[in-house]
Amino acid sequence: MADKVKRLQELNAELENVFEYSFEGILLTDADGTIMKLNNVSASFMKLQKEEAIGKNVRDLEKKGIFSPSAVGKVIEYGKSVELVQSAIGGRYVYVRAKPIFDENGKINRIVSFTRDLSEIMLLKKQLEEMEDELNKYRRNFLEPIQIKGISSRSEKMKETLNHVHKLAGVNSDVLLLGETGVGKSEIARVIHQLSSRKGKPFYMINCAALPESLIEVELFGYKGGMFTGGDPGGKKGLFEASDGGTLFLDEIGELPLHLQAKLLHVIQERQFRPVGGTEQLKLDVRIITATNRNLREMVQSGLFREDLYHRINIFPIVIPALRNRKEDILDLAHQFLQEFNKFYHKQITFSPKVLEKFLSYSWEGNVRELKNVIERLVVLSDYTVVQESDLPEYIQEASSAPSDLTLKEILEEVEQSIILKEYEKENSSYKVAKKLGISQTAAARKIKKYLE
Ligand SMILES: Nc1ncnc2c1ncn2[C@@H]1O[C@H](COP(=O)(O)OP(=O)(O)OP(=O)(O)O)[C@@H](O)[C@H]1O
Repeated sequence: MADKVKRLQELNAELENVFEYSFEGILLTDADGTIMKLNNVSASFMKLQKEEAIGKNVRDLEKKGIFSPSAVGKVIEYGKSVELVQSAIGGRYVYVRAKPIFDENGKINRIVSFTRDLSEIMLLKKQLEEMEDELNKYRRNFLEPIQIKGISSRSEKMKETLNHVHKLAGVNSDVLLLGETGVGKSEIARVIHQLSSRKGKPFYMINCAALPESLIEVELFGYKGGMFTGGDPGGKKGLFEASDGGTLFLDEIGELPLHLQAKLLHVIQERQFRPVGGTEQLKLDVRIITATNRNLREMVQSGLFREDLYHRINIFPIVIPALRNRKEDILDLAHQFLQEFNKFYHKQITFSPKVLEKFLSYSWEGNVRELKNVIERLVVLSDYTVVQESDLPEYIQEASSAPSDLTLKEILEEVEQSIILKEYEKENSSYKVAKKLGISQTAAARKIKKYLE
């Protein structure tokens, strides 16, 4: 008998331990909802000591705002198990499952309830929703085109370029435009002029590769009367003088002969120049935009471009990305040119989906200019309304059908990368990033590592 009692006592102690070590709050009441037993977790949800809670009725506690609604109360009301989310004192949310225990006559004898903290899950959910909102915002910005003076783009790279354009246009500094042939450097130069305070003033451009050396000098600086037999006896204004108050765009600056580079440096530094054959210096108020598709640094190294001029014009460089690196823009540009040429040639041409696919996979070494020219040719030469793949030039038909390099997954990854790195730059701690973005520290650390590499 003594053994039995001892074993029962041991068993009881073990059950007490299980009761106490549970992660869930456990609460036992009688059939009226009066608390008979509870563990510390359950008491802590009510912000009460265990001893204070024992003997209290759940309905009274509900009235005092300790929790609401009472799951035990609902079990008494409905006579069966209930599961519900309860708001507990201190702004917490808890998930409660309460079960009736029946006696041999089928009447409720006890009610046991199990409670789990939901606040953390709710908090994570809230953070996730906020992050989702943020992601959607980035996704929208990412995919939606921005438009500046007739140039629009959906590409992140090009949007960055256009942002620089916008910022630099407002200040009066000279600008160097860098990018492959046909990317739109002249277009950007025009935009800079139009966005600047000089917009009502002259805008001239000259292609330094298109004219022989002697002519460029005259074109740029003009000449004094009587300088050239057959020349205008009154002399001729150069482009610098003609652009006074406005903007002069010097395209293909890398092709400017060395002795004219020296003259240009003088103009840029002193803001004055001397016409060919002239003796006096004329003052100038001209914004100078230069552009090149050459690698000027290499040209400096091989002695083809003056280093001092290079440093002087390279203060505000703007890089315009190649079309193959902003494939998101190809279809919009194709559509824009198609409309323009349809209107111009009185046609109603459209493109088959296969044609558009080829546009996306082709590498467009000649960039926007090449795309524009191809579309003009297709509009002019097409006999049918819908242009088919076979109507395309062979070199475009042969382009490998690799899909556009921006899949949804990549877009999302880019968005995630920008958010993660931005937060990491601010917080400099994977713990803080994790907390801010509502993800686990392990996930944050893994992503930071992935995107930093
Ligand atoms: N974003 C754009 N939207 C519409 N048309 C564009 C755009 N970018 C370029 N183009 C058109 O593409 C053609 C080539 O552009 P542009 O002459 O500006 O290129 P570029 O970089 O100056 O070329 P190059 O290096 O040969 O001087 C032009 O007909 C221009 O109107």
